[in-house]
Amino acid sequence: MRIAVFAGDGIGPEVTEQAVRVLQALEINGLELVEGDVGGAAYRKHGHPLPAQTLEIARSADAILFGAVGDFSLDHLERALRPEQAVLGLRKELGLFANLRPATVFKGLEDLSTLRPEVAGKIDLLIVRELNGDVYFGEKGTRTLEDGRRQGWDMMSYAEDEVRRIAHAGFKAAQGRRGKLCSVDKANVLETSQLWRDVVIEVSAQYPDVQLTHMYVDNAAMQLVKNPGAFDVIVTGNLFGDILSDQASMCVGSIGLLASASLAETDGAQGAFGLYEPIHGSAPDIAGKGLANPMATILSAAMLLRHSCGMEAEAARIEAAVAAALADGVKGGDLGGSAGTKEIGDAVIARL
Ligand SMILES: NC(=O)C1=CN([C@@H]2O[C@H](COP(=O)(O)OP(=O)(O)OC[C@H]3O[C@@H](n4cnc5c(N)ncnc54)[C@H](O)[C@@H]3O)[C@@H](O)[C@H]2O)C=CC1
Ligand SMILES: CC(C)CC(=O)C(=O)O
Ligand SMILES: [Mg+2]
Repeated sequence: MRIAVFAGDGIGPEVTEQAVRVLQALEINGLELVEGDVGGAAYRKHGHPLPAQTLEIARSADAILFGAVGDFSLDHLERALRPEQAVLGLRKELGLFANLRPATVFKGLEDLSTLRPEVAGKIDLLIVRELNGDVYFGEKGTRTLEDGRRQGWDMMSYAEDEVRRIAHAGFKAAQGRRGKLCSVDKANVLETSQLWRDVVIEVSAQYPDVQLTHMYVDNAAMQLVKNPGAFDVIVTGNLFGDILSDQASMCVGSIGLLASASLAETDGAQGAFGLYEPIHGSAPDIAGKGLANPMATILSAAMLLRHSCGMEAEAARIEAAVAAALADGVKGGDLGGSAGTKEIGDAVIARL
């Protein structure tokens, strides 16, 4: 297995280092790690956030472990050269349309959630976020109107085949869980969302064993705080999924805990190519200080072993070690504790 490791910017290298140490501690035979430059770091070195040689490494790998990209000091660059284009480009170029973002509360963290412990304790949900379309990839621009006002626009759109494939991913995920799928949209206002809803309903005919509901995104944001235990699988578009998953992270205690898998196929086949990354960004406010919680990246490495390597036992070992470290009170500043990035990595490795 050839794993590409793209650490990126800010806390990206710090958290990725710990996830790599965890992978190495498992002593898996034939696991080869190949590093590549992405984001602001790549722009500074090669003049592009996703250089051709990095894309080449990605294409030749069986899976990608990704840290984070983003560097506010490069915000003046034209959009195509900004660090974030590395992750957007990899998702698009590699056809990684299905982003799985599980949010489950760890035992002992119920009182660290922004929710009441009895509410937080019930959270066990999966956000299935579409990753190749929506307003992120539509035509965009800025212009000056005749009256001198500047205007910016970003085109939101989904084609029916794009909705169909993510709907299938959502239904299949629900079949493997509690059999409930909530499709989140804004069909009361957006044409894109009405098409989304129509297609999800059409696809639902093939999954009579899954209970399908629909919810507007504003209500979903509210229900995620009021009654998150009612959700099993949420399927939604790129923008809504981005926002709701950051929100879900605080419902289980911290953004430093949420892992993700981005897949090009979701038929449940093991050994599928994928990109695995924490849901957070480069966190410039704490970068370089050894304060970042690496658990989200370590848990992403577990998802990598599960989905791309078919190593369920090793994935479960990592998840159990993270859970044990948390149960033993190993907490970073994001969880009100004082453990540093390496200390958390050490604690997980000690419990593998
Ligand atoms: N996939 C990616 O590479 C992503 C990149 N970004 C980029 O990251 C940069 C920073 O964006 P922000 O909006 O500040 O979001 P962010 O997720 O980087 O940080 C938000 C807040 O959460 C904290 N935080 C994040 N991860 C943490 C961790 N592991 N441990 C402890 N605290 C953590 C940060 O310190 C900050 O206060 C931007 O350039 C943005 O575009 C943002 C999200 C995803
Ligand atoms: C560059 C952004 C679209 C990344 C992000 O916020 C995410 O995927 O959660
Ligand atoms: Mg995000």
